[in-house]
Amino acid sequence: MKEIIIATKNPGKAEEFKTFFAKFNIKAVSLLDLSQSIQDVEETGVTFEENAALKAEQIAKLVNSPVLADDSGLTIDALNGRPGIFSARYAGEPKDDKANIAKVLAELKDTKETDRTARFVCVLAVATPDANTIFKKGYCEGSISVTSKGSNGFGYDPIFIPKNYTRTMAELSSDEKNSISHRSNAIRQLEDWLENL
Ligand SMILES: O=c1[nH]c(=O)c2ncn([C@@H]3O[C@H](COP(=O)(O)OP(=O)(O)OP(=O)(O)O)[C@@H](O)[C@H]3O)c2[nH]1
Ligand SMILES: [Mg+2]
Repeated sequence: MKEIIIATKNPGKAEEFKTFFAKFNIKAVSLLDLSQSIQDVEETGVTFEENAALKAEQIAKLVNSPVLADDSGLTIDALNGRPGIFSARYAGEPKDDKANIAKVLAELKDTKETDRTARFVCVLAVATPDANTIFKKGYCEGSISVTSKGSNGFGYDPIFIPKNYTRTMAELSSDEKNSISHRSNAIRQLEDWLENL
């Protein structure tokens, strides 16, 4: 079976990539699966693209094979696009999904339902030892709920209601999330590349 390394230490993302890539008969190996411990890549970029490239290219150099990285986040219109590239650590170190959710809900407490529009963004970067890095970007439109609901998924899923849904992303099954998510929209654009891996 073909393999690709995913430059992530996020178990929620890793699980989603394993499910997507199984459909292409490709084994997705995350940094959590490797026996060697890999230092965190510093995400010093100012865009999703820059951070995705940093992760993919630094890990590709280490392993000398194609590496895919995902830099993603939530952009909320009423917060001028925050948390954006700072989504993972919005409430500070160490990374804490519950604290991030509490911070967002507190910041939106006076924002009415129609003004709570938001979208998830996912930028994928594929770095190969002998070619330029390629990028694909996917979105998922929606809005921020008033309370946190559901236990599937990760991150901000319990407060994100996808457009045309009444449930939060964390109340959807993983198949439902994977059919509409920002990550799946970006991965679909990689299909040709995956078929030739
Ligand atoms: O509810 C969510 N459903 C999703 O599908 C999703 N995708 C991204 N996010 C948020 O954005 C951060 C990414 O930041 P990020 O790209 O730097 O990843 P990370 O630091 O978690 O892991 P790594 O891949 O860098 O190792 C994550 O931690 C989450 O807070 C999501 N939240
Ligand atoms: Mg990160």
